[in-house]
Amino acid sequence: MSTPAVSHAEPPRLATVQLACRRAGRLLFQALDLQVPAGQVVWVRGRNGSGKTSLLRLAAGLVAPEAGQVLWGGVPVREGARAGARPAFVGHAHALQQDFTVTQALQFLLRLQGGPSDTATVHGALHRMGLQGHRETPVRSLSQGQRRRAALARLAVPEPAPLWLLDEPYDALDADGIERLNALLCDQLLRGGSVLLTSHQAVDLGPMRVGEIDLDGYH
Ligand SMILES: Nc1ncnc2c1ncn2[C@@H]1O[C@H](COP(=O)(O)OP(=O)(O)OP(=O)(O)O)[C@@H](O)[C@H]1O
Repeated sequence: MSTPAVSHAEPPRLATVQLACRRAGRLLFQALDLQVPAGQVVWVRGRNGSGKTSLLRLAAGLVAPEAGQVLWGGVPVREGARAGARPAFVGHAHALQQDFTVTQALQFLLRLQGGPSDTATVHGALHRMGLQGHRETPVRSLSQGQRRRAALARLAVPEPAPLWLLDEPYDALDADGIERLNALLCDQLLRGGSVLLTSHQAVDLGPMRVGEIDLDGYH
């Protein structure tokens, strides 16, 4: 097992405290205490409808919890957002503009993210995801797996966000795409970054330890 050099004195990048989520009148999970420290990936598992996507949206500060709290680096999400500490959130429905080319769509997302979005950065990220032959392809003409790669390319930049929230990132990826995503995840861990991700398949990062939480245990 490889353990990145991180300070354990710092608060976890992401924590939930007694978190509860209700959707359409149904309590999906409750009393969820979760921590994602620097240099760790945590895999959220659970049956269909258990609330994995809902948990990621709560963790991203996109919706309010039924009860409990979400903390980014030890501070409540609203405070963290004001201080500019937004995580990178790659939702299941990717946020790529259909009418843009792949280069334009990624550039747009990187600008929103607030990091570098110059052409060299964009082309480098697309190359990392194996999309160098699709720079000028309109997003609407991509296959599902290619769209997934393009959505994930926003993480393949020199200084990505320290916290990634990824909803079903393996969805539609072939073996090569899975390998490229796993390489991104390993790089993130080695630089002391943190990841919370959902997946219906086991997450295997070789010697890197992957934490796990099963939402089915929090009804
Ligand atoms: N916008 C919404 N309005 C009402 N109910 C919703 C909404 N979004 C999700 N739900 C409900 O919340 C429950 C959990 O959905 P969620 O997408 O979080 O589950 P999941 O664990 O990610 O599922 P899957 O494994 O199928 O992707 C489901 O019963 C779903 O119908």
